[in-house]
Amino acid sequence: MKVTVVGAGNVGATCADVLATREIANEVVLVDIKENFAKGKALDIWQKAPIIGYDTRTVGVTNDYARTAGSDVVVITSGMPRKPGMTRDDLISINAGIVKTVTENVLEHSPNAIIIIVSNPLDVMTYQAHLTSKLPREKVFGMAGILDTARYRAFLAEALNVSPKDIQAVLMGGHGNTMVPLPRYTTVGGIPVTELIGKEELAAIVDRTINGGGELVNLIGTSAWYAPGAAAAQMVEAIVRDQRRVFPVCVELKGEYGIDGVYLGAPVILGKNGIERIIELQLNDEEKALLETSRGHVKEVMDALDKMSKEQPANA
Ligand SMILES: NC(=O)C1=CN([C@@H]2O[C@H](COP(=O)(O)OP(=O)(O)OC[C@H]3O[C@@H](n4cnc5c(N)ncnc54)[C@H](O)[C@@H]3O)[C@@H](O)[C@H]2O)C=CC1
Ligand SMILES: O=C([O-])CC(=O)C(=O)O
Repeated sequence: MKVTVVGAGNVGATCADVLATREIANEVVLVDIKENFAKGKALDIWQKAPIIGYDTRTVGVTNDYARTAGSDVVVITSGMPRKPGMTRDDLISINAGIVKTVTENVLEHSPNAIIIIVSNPLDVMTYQAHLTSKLPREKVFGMAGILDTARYRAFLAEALNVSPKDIQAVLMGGHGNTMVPLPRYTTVGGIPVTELIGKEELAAIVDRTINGGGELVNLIGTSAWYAPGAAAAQMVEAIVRDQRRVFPVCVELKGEYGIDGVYLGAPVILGKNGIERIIELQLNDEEKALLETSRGHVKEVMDALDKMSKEQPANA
């Protein structure tokens, strides 16, 4: 299996490192526009192989997409991260052009690849990759839900003093302040979380999860990478090993949840064909209302992208 990761910055290099360390692919090609940057990162990861003990070959190139030819899965992390004071949506104009160009280059050499978008604003960059690639929704989707649920699970594990491995959760909606955590679908070793934690403490954890990306931006000065890189690698693993894992993934909804033509996080089964199935939860009225708010927000930003593309066809 061959996997390409575009963008050798914080998230991309971490993703490549997890893919190699866990031998998720035979070969990982790291691409960056910055001269020699990906080459250096890939070489460093390869030099770790004898120490940790793995066989995955990592190779880095400067914008040489011919070297990515025949990739089974491509992860796109290229683009600007936000700084304190910015929202993810503030990145739309710079990252839309990058995601468009990169998607074109990737497809020219790997027409059958499954594409996972990481660049922000996530839901709308996934839409951009779809507009550019014309790939069906099963083959172009975005990473956010695994990260957002991981934050939620980590906070809960800390509060309950239990292993994070035993916390199962799903959340929906856009990757931003309108995301929809679902305490009703959160369990701790099979026990509903509401039996183990008070309402107020749970509400505070939900709130911290919603603002989880911003918390790290304020602490670090740029956005997170360890958990995001690992989350993208986990999606790759589910695909290349045909694991049929159940994950929240950003996907175009086409009638599911009564929503049409909007990219939102929803639980899916991820396997060798990409999205194998979208799971429809029986949301209650309160959850439906939160999802509708999220849909409205993401649709507004998608419309902004469409408008921008008309005004600056380079982003079309
Ligand atoms: N979906 C999610 O949950 C998350 C998304 N992100 C997003 O991922 C993106 C990357 O974040 P970081 O890795 O922290 O940023 P970074 O600045 O460390 O790395 C981005 C890399 O992209 C490269 N790049 C820019 N234009 C390119 C092009 N046309 N072709 C190839 N490479 C290009 C840059 O040279 C840089 O090395 C950001 O947009 C960030 O907001 C970050 C964390 C989580
Ligand atoms: O917060 C950001 O800008 C990066 C991101 O999407 C996250 O870490 O959730």
